[in-house]
Amino acid sequence: MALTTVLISGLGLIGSSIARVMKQSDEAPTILGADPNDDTSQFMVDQHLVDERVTLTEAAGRADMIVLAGPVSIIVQQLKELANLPLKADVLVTDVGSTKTQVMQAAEGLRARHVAFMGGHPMAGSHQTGGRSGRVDLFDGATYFLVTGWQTAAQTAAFKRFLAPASLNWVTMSATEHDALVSEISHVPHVLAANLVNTAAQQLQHDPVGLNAAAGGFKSTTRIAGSDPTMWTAIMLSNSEAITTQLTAYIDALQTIQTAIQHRDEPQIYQFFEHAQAVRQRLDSHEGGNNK
Ligand SMILES: NC(=O)C1=CN([C@@H]2O[C@H](COP(=O)(O)OP(=O)(O)OC[C@H]3O[C@@H](n4cnc5c(N)ncnc54)[C@H](O)[C@@H]3O)[C@@H](O)[C@H]2O)C=CC1
Ligand SMILES: O=C(O)C(=O)Cc1ccc(O)cc1
Repeated sequence: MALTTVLISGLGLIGSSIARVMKQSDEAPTILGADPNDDTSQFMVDQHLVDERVTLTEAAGRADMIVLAGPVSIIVQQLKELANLPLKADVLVTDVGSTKTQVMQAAEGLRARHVAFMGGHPMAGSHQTGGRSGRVDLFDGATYFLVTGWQTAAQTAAFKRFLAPASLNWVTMSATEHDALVSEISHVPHVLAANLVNTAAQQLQHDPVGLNAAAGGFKSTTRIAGSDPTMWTAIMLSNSEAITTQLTAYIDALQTIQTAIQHRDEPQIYQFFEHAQAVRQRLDSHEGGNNK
């Protein structure tokens, strides 16, 4: 049966971009949008990206697909709430949260009711927030992680068709593998970027020139430190174990390079930068997504 009605809860950067892409798809669905933010909601309706503003509680039963796109802590709450709401028998519930173990656990109540759930996470975004910042090309060519739940193959295919205009690279893995991987490539880098800003700001607090003299390197290394603290606090709390383990490895590695610099160990210092340069150059040939 064709899926025609998608409810998106959370119309911020990611939820609004999903709406934009779905509206470009061949089977453009009717989109019901739920978000407590009046400005974002009105903007989405005015732009005809959302057909009707609703609340999740009232409208969940009308949807063929429900995409949860609020902060991870809200997604977890809403999965529990959905398990007690009247829903269509063949609805697919999915999410876009940056962590998956806690989300998959919270979805167990839906499994008990035979309501399909599939975890999801687009690996593209920005430090900006809100529906006005969303873009139709935000995800172009990016990786989109899927964590298989108890959805049917037809439901997965329907979700992929709705997002087809973004030409995504779909990658399926377990929640544990996902959380360990994104901790390494997203969550720990975020902590390091924020720490660079905080440390530099503190050490330069009495310097009249200080941070304002920073060149492009400092700015590009720390761009993500300008992200929303609510979203990142929720991510840290829901992936605390993997992030803690990996931070220990980073602290050890920092101590190793600190010792090499302190002892003026030229070969080791050179090798440190040479290795990073080679890895970083290979990454440039794999660009996907429109992170800005
Ligand atoms: N920002 C990024 O680059 C990426 C974020 N994500 C994940 O996507 C999710 C959304 O992030 P963004 O769109 O960036 O955040 P955002 O801050 O732009 O949007 C979040 C939206 O959720 C709404 N919201 C808050 N409580 C709600 C509730 N009870 N019901 C419905 N909506 C509610 C807010 O009003 C806001 O409009 C998060 O789980 C995040 O971890 C995933 C990939 C990339
Ligand atoms: O802004 C950037 O470059 C990002 O890396 C955005 C981002 C933030 C959170 C995610 O879970 C995935 C991507």
